[in-house]
Amino acid sequence: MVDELMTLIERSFQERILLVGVASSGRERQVVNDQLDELASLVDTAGALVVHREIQVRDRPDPATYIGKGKVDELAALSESFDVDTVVFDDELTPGQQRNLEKVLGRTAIDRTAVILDVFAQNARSQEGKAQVELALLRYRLPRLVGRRTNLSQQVGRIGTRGPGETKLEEDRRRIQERIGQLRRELAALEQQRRLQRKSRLLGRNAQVALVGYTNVGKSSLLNALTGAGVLVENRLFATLDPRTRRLKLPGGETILIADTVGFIRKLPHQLIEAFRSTLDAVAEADLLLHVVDASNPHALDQMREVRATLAEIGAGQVPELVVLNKVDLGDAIEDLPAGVRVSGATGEGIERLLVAIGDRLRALNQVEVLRVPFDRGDLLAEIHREAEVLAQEPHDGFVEVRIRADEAARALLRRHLGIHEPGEVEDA
Ligand SMILES: Nc1nc2c(ncn2[C@@H]2O[C@H](COP(=O)(O)OP(=O)(O)OP(=O)(O)O)[C@@H](O)[C@H]2O)c(=O)[nH]1
Ligand SMILES: [Mg+2]
Repeated sequence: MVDELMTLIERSFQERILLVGVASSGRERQVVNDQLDELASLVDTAGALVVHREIQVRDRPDPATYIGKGKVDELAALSESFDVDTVVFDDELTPGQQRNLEKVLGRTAIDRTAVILDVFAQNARSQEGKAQVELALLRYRLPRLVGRRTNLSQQVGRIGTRGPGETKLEEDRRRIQERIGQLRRELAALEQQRRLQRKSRLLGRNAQVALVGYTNVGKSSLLNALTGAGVLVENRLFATLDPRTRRLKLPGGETILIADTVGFIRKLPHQLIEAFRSTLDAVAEADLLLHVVDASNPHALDQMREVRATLAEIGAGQVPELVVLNKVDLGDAIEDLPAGVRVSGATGEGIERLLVAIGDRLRALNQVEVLRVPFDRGDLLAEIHREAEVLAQEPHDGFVEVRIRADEAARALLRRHLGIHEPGEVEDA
């Protein structure tokens, strides 16, 4: 696709950036200031330079300009004196707010979503990662096409393909919509492939474990420490956009599949969540999540909350979770960290313990149990086949003995339906 559409922050020179946040009360100012720190690191990752930041205290956003009219004028003056190229707002701007702001400010106004999309666009490497990011970007672009100063068809270099009676804007919209359709088809085909691969893995019955967590907490480092995978580790946000899955042998002898994932962040743009759906589905289908937390980060608890909110949004809220407190070599930043396995991906401390803990959790999740189903309960037998993996089935006098493997929730459900109150004969999977 056209570079101009894939880039929201200029790379040909270092853009000078003014950050703007809104606090709903004076008390909230510090929280917003911390959020601007994170926005600043996103802008830095995008290669631009933050020259100033402003926080307005205001109980609700102005529908026309997001911040108050007087404040916009003030920002325009500040932008002049700091020689600012782009003003970045910490919250999502509507297309209308963005246009109004740009008019008064006389320069580009973008939001946090745009910066995240931009960073993703720069980091995507694989075919699927690139297609996902492009789709997210175009969806963000489409409602904001009006009033763009640049001429898309000149960029594309295909002037003259405009349909009869079609305006410039209509033509741009049509092209983007066509491209969106094409990308969706491409991604659907890739997803189909992925699903087949996943199915064959499931048939192999290796447990699936996914590393999840806030961006930059050390997920990829842990994948390396656990498996010696040698995947990309960088002290930057969203280093991983093309997650890898590795095979790993646990101390108990069982083999599992462990997957790295894209890092989460506060206000992860919904366009990205949609576009990365197929990648994130693997998280929702995992048997166990390793929720990696940067124990040295003073905002670790907020980050955990954001991660859990995003997990719920992608349908992974119910997947069992093992908390992994990483970067313990740097010391704990706060006292009230939750319980978890303490490790360091950097020094290797605690990695053996983590391997043991993963095995323990998986065994607790997936146990083999023997159930006795009366002959006249064919409905229950069918349910057992739906809910659990049936290892063996043997008819006896008046009942069928079924050996199943399932997680605790499924086994409890089946016991309830069978009118059994105590777990039957249970053994490790
Ligand atoms: N001191 C210390 N640094 C670590 C540890 N684990 C990771 N890091 C550093 O933290 C930074 C981020 O590590 P990554 O493994 O890339 O983090 P990630 O969670 O995969 O990040 P994204 O893919 O960008 O979301 C790198 O600079 C790592 O070297 C650790 O245990 N201790
Ligand atoms: Mg990573």
